[in-house]
Amino acid sequence: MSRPVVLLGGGGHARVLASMLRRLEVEILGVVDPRFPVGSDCFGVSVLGDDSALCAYSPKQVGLINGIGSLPGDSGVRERLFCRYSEKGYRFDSVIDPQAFVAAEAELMQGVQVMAGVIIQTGAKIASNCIVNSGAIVEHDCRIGRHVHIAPGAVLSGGVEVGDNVHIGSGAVVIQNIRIGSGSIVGAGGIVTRDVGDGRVVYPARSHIQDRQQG
Ligand SMILES: CC(=O)SCCNC(=O)CCNC(=O)[C@H](O)C(C)(C)COP(=O)(O)OP(=O)(O)OC[C@H]1O[C@@H](n2cnc3c(N)ncnc32)[C@H](O)[C@@H]1OP(=O)(O)O
Repeated sequence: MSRPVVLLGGGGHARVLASMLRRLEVEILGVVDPRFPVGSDCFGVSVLGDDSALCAYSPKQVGLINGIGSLPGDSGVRERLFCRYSEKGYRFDSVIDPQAFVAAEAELMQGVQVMAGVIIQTGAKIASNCIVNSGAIVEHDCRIGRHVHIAPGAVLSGGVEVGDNVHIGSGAVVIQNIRIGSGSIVGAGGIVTRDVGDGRVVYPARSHIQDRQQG
């Protein structure tokens, strides 16, 4: 990544990325986020303005970092921005935290974000615009579709296939060779032992909370 980058979004996910980019010694030209005044400070990075501010930079001058997070049921801004700016010729850089392990034989497509503590094993293929969040494990030969969020601490065992636009919740565990269909959600803490079709939600068992005195 020799050219500077512009960070899209100024929320929590962008903040983690900014911290990582600093450790990678990547120059951040600024943050694009319509919610903040031009020139204001966003976690130590100057706000350039709304999307129109990006027009000042050609796709050759800057790389883009998608700082929009992704949660089940959100409005899909992360995917829309990725598609809109890719069509205009901009490139979304992939970023790998220095504290992550990515096997040399794993394949990461454009704009994949690998956060601290992640392990991605040999033969894994991760399509564009995915987030592999802090401490997640993607085992050997997994196939992950586009715009997928593997949330913190989730574990995908060997040979798991995940469709596009899937959310794997924090701490979820998917056993080996399972297929998870496009648009599905695996709830935080879920354990998946059977294939999941398209557009399904896996609800894990609820925790039971009671007063300590009731023992
Ligand atoms: C860096 C970051 O922070 S990245 C963000 C990481 N966050 C995640 O991965 C969160 C993933 N999301 C979830 O797990 C969600 O709770 C979902 C998608 C499974 C369910 O969302 P919704 O359909 O909106 O469920 P809702 O919040 O209305 O809860 C419905 C019921 O399911 C229960 N429930 C919801 N999620 C879970 C869960 N993960 N495990 C067990 N029970 C759950 C709720 O307690 C509630 O129970 P109740 O009816 O007895 O009150």
